[in-house]
Amino acid sequence: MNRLRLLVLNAALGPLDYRLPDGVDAPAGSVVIAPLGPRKVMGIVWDEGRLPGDAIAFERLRPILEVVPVPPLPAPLRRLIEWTADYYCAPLASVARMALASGGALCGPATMTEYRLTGSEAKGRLTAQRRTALEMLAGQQGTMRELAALAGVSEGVLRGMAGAGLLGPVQVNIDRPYACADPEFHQPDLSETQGTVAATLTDAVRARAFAPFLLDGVTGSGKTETYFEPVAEAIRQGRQVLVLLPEIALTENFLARFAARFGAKPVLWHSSLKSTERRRAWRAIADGSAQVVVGARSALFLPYANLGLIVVDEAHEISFKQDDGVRYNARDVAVMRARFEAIPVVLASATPALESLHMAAQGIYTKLDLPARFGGATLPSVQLVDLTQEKPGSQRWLAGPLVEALRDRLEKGEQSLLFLNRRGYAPLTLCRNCGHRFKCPSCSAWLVEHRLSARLACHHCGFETRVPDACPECGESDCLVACGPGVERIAAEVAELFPEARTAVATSDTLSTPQRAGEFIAMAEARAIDIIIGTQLVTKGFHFPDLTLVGVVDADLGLEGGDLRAGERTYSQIAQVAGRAGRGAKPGEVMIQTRHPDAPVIAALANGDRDAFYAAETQGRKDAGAPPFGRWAAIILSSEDEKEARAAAARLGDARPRLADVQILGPAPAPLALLRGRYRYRFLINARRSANVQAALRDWIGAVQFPPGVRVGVDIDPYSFV
Ligand SMILES: Nc1ncnc2c1ncn2[C@@H]1O[C@H](COP(=O)(O)OP(=O)(O)OP(=O)(O)O)[C@@H](O)[C@H]1O
Ligand SMILES: [Zn+2]
Repeated sequence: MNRLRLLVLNAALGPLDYRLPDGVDAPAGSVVIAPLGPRKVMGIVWDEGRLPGDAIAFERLRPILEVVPVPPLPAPLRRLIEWTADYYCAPLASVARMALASGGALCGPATMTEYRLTGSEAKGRLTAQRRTALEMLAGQQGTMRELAALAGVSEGVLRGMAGAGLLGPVQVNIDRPYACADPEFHQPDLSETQGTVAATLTDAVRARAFAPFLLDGVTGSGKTETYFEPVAEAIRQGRQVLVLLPEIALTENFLARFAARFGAKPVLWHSSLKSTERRRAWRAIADGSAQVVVGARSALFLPYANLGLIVVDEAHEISFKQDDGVRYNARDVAVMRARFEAIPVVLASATPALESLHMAAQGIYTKLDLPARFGGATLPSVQLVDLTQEKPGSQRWLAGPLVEALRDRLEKGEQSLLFLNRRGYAPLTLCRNCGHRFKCPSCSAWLVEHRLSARLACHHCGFETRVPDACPECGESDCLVACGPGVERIAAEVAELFPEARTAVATSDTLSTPQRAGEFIAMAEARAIDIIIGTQLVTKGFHFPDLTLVGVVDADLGLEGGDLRAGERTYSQIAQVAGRAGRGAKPGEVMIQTRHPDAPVIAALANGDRDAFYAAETQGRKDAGAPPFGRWAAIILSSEDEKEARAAAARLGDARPRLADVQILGPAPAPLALLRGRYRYRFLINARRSANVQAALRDWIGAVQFPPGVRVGVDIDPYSFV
């Protein structure tokens, strides 16, 4: 049949029917360009009968214009797109767009023109802009657009410089192949337990069937070395591997280890790739030549030609949950992709999510354990510092015992790590004179002082302003007070206590690019840092053998606000950061400062009693009908107009369905009632496991008309309750 139904990449349009011109081949999955009125749209040829809609008479169909020269999206990916859209109540087009995440890969030539300085002398006087460009572009090569961004001048200025012979073109083959990973490059000596686990996973790769694994290994047990074995097996079999990492800061670390094992770097995929790198990676993934792809969650939807294994490292990380656009959980979608691809998937963690443990307990996931650290290293000892007894003193946050322990490490020449999950210097600034508090103009949030950049910043929308000299409310000068600590303030306290110590602040502000993260790791490994002060960024994956002390500045911080996963998040964060201590020959010590030493989470951490924590947490979730025993969902309505948002929420509230197995709470103003200039109202939905929440939500929301200014977001299995 020469009739095609397209999934059009425009969320506002439904599927559309077209005619296939004679002599053109466009099997399901093909990416095509089709006419739409006077315009053109891109679409994906979908399997017959899987997209809703009535057939239009054949004579009225318009022919598609062209087939984009890329491999058709494979069937398992098409099934994944359908599943994701259905499960997360997202438009199919929005999910499909993630698969085609490189515009460049779909069009344009395989070579491109980049520019660099020719080194020839300028004739006559240089304009200021040209002079800047000459300075900024030394040693750089890129497209006009990239160079313009680098130099901070317009493309027009650069084109003028090319005309004057100052910049010259270079032809680059964008799609040059990646270096080959060699599965036998450097085989490690695995411990006996590692060997057994690796063998199970390697067998699963050979079996080529869906098999989900939970690799539950204590911090420092060598999970990475262990799962590299099934990675090697997949490479031997000529199949592709996807390794998902939660944070781009982790990748440098990971890349070095990967290269040591396989003799080449893997293919990277994350949001800060240049468009040419993105194109190159996309095409290599689609033609099967990218052997191992290491990426952030968005790598999950790429069109792998021949996937053989998926690994989700640090699978407990909440950053796998995407909280805008298509709100999906990459950990869960990874398992679904493995199912559609009929391949094994490994979720690796030292502190698995309760949901994952529950799946293992039910026998749905196979649990593989690495109960001991590699190479005889022991797990660190944990000590609580009760802040109600050991008071740090006014405007101080480090209590006596922790200060003494830091001093001791400095004297011994060992490293310490202080953990506080708060960026910046102080979370709140107020005026001593009139009480004015600095708030974000577009969010209901305080502005956080950042001394390193001398700014007040909103951590929700990115708004920034200079720290003023006087209070904008009462005009008084020298009256602003910083309240509470962030990592920068702890760093200041450390500098005062130990002026000779070499310190480094490690946050997403300071380690914002892979390069900077790489430099930090190199410094820490070279022992050029005595005390690291960091946010949750340092809880993950780092391995510094001489680090023997971890201090948790405020263990109670994450328990405030009390959302569904506060306990679990606190437990895993502190257990992970504690796991950075004593990974080498010397044993590690962890000091946890708290005002609530008896809180179950804190007590479990102190006693190293993970099982007790999970048992208590499981009971709590059961009682609350929370996941994995019940289901949660959220609806967020937002508008730039407060009244409009409130009215829309009320209207949706009036239309709520009455269902026996679904309880609907709200509407209520969201805890973050104003975010990025939009007023927000929310509903929380709690349902029995058996309930079809998605269908209920779709029917409910579908029955209500909203004004164009109102956005309706659905969050299935929400992580964020703000
Ligand atoms: N079989 C092995 N041979 C040599 N080195 C190993 C082996 N297994 C683990 N290691 C080393 O032990 C250290 C800890 O391993 P790794 O970082 O993989 O642990 P992990 O389980 O991922 O820990 P975490 O969960 O804390 O990140 C690393 O430096 C790693 O290179
Ligand atoms: Zn803001």
